Formats: sequence, C-alpha cells, structure tokens
Amino acid sequence: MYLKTLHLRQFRNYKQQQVEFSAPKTILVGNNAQGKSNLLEAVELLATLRSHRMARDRDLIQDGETIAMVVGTLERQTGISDLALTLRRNGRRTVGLNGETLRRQMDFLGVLNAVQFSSLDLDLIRGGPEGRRNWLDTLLIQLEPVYAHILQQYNQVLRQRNAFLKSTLQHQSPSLRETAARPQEKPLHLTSSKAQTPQHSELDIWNAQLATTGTRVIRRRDRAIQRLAPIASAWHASISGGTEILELKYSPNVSLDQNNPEQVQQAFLEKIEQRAWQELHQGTTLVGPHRDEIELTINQTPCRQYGSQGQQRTLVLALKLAELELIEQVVGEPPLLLLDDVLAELDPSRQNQLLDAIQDRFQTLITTTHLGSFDSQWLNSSQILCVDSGKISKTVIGY
Ligand SMILES: Nc1ncnc2c1ncn2[C@@H]1O[C@H](COP(=O)(O)OP(=O)(O)OP(=O)(O)O)[C@@H](O)[C@H]1O
Repeated sequence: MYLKTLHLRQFRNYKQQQVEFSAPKTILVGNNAQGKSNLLEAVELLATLRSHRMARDRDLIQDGETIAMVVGTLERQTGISDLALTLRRNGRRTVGLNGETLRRQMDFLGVLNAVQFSSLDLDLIRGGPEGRRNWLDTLLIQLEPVYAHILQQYNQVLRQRNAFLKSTLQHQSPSLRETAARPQEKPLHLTSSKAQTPQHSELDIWNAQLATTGTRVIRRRDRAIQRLAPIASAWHASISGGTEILELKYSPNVSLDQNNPEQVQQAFLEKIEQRAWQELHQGTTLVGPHRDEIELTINQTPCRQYGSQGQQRTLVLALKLAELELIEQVVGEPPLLLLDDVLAELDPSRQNQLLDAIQDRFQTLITTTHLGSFDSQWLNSSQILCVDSGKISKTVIGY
C-alpha cells in the first residue's frame, strides 16, 4: 500500500499543509519541535484512530481552533481510497471513506495499515504492563478491525462495573466499612455465594457481561501473540547473531488453559467469585484483561531485568519488524513504516539491519534532526522534506 498524499488542516502546528509522497522512502528533516512527529502522528491516526502519544482530540486540534482534519489518499492493490478524519474540540470525531461519512469507526480501520516506531517504544520493555497491552491492542485493531469494537465494549462494561463497585463501597453501612478495613474478615452475606441482595443481582449482571466481553478480548490477544511470537524470535535471533532466544508469552489475568469460549468465561466468573470481597473492599474490578501482562524473556530471563539498553533496542527492533511482517501476512500488502527519530537511537549494525529489512518494500516515513545518519545511497533514493514551524518544503537533495 502506498500513501500518495496527506492533507493536514489545523492539525497540531500545521495550519494548512498538503504533502505528496513521491518515493517509497521520505525523510522529514528539521530541528526539534517543528512538526515532524506531528506529521507521523497524523498518518498513525488514519491507520489506527489512536495516537501512541496518548493525545486527546483537543491536543491534536490547533490551539485556538475548534476543528482539525487529516485527509489521505491511499493506493492499494484493490484501488484508491480517500480517508478523512475530522476532530472536534466540542464533539465527537467523524470518519469518512471515499467522500462518505461512516457510521462505524470499525469500517475506517484496516484501510491504511502502519507500524509506528519511536523512541517511546523503548518503554515497551522498561515500562509497565499497560504500555504492552496498548501496543498489542493497537496491532490487533489493524489485524482485525472488529477488535476495536470488542475492546470498546469491554472498557464500557469495565467502567460501569467500577462505578457500581465504587457506589456500593460508599453506601455500605459503617459496620461493613469497618469490616472492609479488615479484609481478611468477610461479612456474612459474602461468605455464601447463594446469599442474594438486590445489589448482588445487579453485580451478577455486570459479572456476566465482563466475562463475556473480556473473554473475547483475551482470546484475540492470545491468538495475536501466538502468531507474532515466532516471527519476533526469528528476527531477534537474526539481529543478535543467534546467541539469544527471545520468548514472547501472553499471560492473561484469567486462565486460558481451555480454548473454548464457554470454559474461559466460566474460569473468568470463578475468579471474580474468588476476588469478590476484595473488589467490594477496594471498589474496583480486579479481574479481567485490563490486568493482563505480555511477558518478554531472553534466554529465560525477564527482559526488564535483562540487559543493556542496546539489548533492549534489539528487542524492540525485533518486535517492530515482526509487526510489519505479521500485518503484511494478514492483510496481504506491506504496511507503512513510521520511524520517528529512532535511527539515531540504533547503532550502525542495527540501523543496517533495519534499513536492509525495509529496502523499498515498505513505504517508510522517517524523521530526523540531521541527515548525517543516512548513507548516500539512502539519501539519493529518498524524498527529502524540510519541516520548519509547521510548514513543509522540498529540499534540493534527493528526489
Ligand atoms: N495543538 C497544537 N496547536 C499548535 N501547536 C502545537 C499543538 N500541538 C503541538 N504543537 C506544536 O508542535 C511542535 C512539536 O512538534 P513535533 O512533536 O512534531 O516535534 P518534532 O519536529 O518531531 O521535534 P522533535 O525532534 O523534538 O521530536 C511544538 O512546537 C508544539 O508547540
């Protein structure tokens, strides 16, 4: 797939900007804080409707404006598509495909595919499990756009269940609150699952919904990791010269021993039952995929404790190359690669591995503060654009 043009209106620091991509590789060069990452973020939004910077829509809209637009023309084997995303300060975003507004965001996802790789990705290993869950979810949205809807349903049930648990905690009698201060002592009505109060029947409804929607999330995450793991291990072995074995394992908060959805739901409900008292005591949901972990180990040692920054970079590079390959396998066309200031973070040998893997196979947008890290062959075969205070101009070097 090939992104031919991108048009930004009142997006971040771009007032009005049209960009035409004239080569498989585009290098965006400019000083810090000029708008290079903003442009990549716009492409990422067209692909996933998410920003890895976790920006809110009002942050994406230019200061002082009420609306922003990102429009792209994409060429795929199946034909040309026009994608349009409108962000509003005081309203919902809307998405359009080929001139028509779409009712479901799900139908917008999966048209453009992209893998984003920035220095923030190094936190995938060092950071907490939430970052790894977000990374996997963003990948899954591209592999199966319906997953965006599934995840949204789960998060909605989770929010409502949390609100219910919180209000129950606030309204419980002082004697109960006193017992809650001693979590080892369960109040009588919670020692038997048969004892039913109106609050408990409402909780039962939330439990059932959490288990149903949560099981869908868990099973899809598991499938994605199973497909990604061997590809990532192979890349990792190739980059590290075969001396290190990377393992990627999904570690769901609810056991996935059984692959049958009914059995996973049953395991989910049993775990909720076990944690019921703690949940009421803490006023929040303690069971479900919002507490999953994705375990990364090298030679059986957890990566977080393992290794130097260089080894962690090798690992992230392997994960990103695996993402590219998996998306290509699943959607049947190579996705775009968005490299946000990462070349400078990699040593020359890792840079070469990455550049060799890309070749002209993946349309690649690269940001950099200086062109010194590219060899002349790369510079000659790339389109080079200068970014200066939200304005883009062509340079005389390159295409
Ligand atoms: N909503 C917004 N409205 C106007 N300007 C914005 C908005 N959001 C961000 N900016 C501006 O965008 C600029 C940052 O751009 P960007 O993050 O793309 O930097 P960059 O060129 O990639 O630089 P670096 O190399 O530091 O990452 C800053 O000047 C910031 O003030």
